[in-house]
Order: sequence, then structure tokens, then C-alpha cells
Amino acid sequence: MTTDRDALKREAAMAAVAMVQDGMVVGLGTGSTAAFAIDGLIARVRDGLRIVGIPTSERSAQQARAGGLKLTDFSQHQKVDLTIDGADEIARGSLDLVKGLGGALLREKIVAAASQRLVIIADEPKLVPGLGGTVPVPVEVVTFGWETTAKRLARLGANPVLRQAADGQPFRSDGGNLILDCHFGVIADPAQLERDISGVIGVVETGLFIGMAATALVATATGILRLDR
Ligand SMILES: O=C[C@H](O)[C@H](O)[C@H](O)COP(=O)(O)O
Repeated sequence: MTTDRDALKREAAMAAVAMVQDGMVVGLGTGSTAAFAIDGLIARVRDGLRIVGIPTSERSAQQARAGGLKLTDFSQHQKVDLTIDGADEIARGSLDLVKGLGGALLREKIVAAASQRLVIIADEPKLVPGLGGTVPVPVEVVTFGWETTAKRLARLGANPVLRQAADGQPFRSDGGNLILDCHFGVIADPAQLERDISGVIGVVETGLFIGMAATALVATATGILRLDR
């Protein structure tokens, strides 16, 4: 019986790491759960696994590099065999996701879009009946005119909040953009909302990942729940 959240995240991560095969190009996710997966890949590479990784953030790149994982990029590989990443919410059934509370949504979505298979790892609290009930939708926006972009997002029914970094300054993504955390409440039609947000002038990318995850490995107190779309 596992109850500690980190232990559960690690269990989900190891289940995904076991899916990685020799010769793969692997997308390296971002966040605390994905960090356990990167550690697991480092250990498997030390045991002889031959892979290359494409990181979804500077911090995941740093962790991978420090562990001796060979990194590559889209100039060398335009197709990713398998991406392992976390999520802030996973909708039961559709496996639609909210991602981006760690600020990495743009590179995560680019890597996910280039992936043959996206495997999401999480512990049970992330599994929800409907998206938006427990977290806001992170939306990456350009700095110029962000205040007007926020107003346009509010017209969609959001309460957009400019994300602050620990030092009190506005949070900056790896791409140098800002993030507006958009509180919608439970979202009736996530696919339509994703299209609506994407159409807002000034928006770079949304944290709604619709129809992108193939599998979710959710660690529960009694074992790993595998959900396939
Ligand atoms: O931007 C960060 C990513 O979307 C993370 O995958 C997501 O926030 C989940 O992070 P954690 O595994 O730390 O809950």
C-alpha cells in the first residue's frame, strides 16, 4: 500500500520508463513526476539502454545532461518515438489534459505533437471527471499587449491571472513569454475551448492537450492504473 505522493509519482514514472526500447528518440517531460522518469532513464542508460532524448524544458535538459543522457533536437530528429510527461489534470475517458503549471507547456506541446506516442504519468489526484475543476488553464502569451490579450481571454469566461515567479517578477517561460493562468472552472467542451483560446490574438499556446495522450499510467494506493485512449 503506497500513500506517499512522491512514491506514487515514482511508481508511475518507472512504469513508463519500462516501455522505452533500445534506439528510441524519447521526449523528456517536465515537472516533478517527469523528473522521476528522467532519473529512471538515466539508470537504464547506465545499464546499457541506447536512446537519445529531446527535453521539453531547460530544467529537464539540465537534469538529463547531468545524468549522462545523450540529448538531441529537432534538427536531427523530426519524429519522437515515445514521450513521457506529467499532467496537471487528466480527464477520465478522453485522456484530454491540462498541462503547464510548471511553465513548460509550449515545448511540451511541440514535443507531444511530434511524438508517435505520448504516455502521461501521474498520481491519482490528477485523474478528474472533467477538466478545469482543480486547476486553471495555463495560457502562454506574448509580452507585447498582454493586458489586452487578458481582456480577450476574459471574454471567453476566464479569470486570467498573470503568473508571478518566486522573486515577484512576472514568470517567464523558456521561450521568454508570459503565462496567464485562466480560471474557467469545470470546462464543458475542452476541445472547443482550446480552439477558442488558440484563436485569441496574442496567445502563443494553451495548456489544453486535446486528443494527444495515447496512454496514462496513474499510480494509486493499490497499484498502477493503465488507461488507453
Ligand atoms: O509545465 C509543466 C508540465 O505541464 C508538468 O507536466 C505538469 O505541470 C505536471 O507537473 P507535476 O508532475 O510536477 O505535477
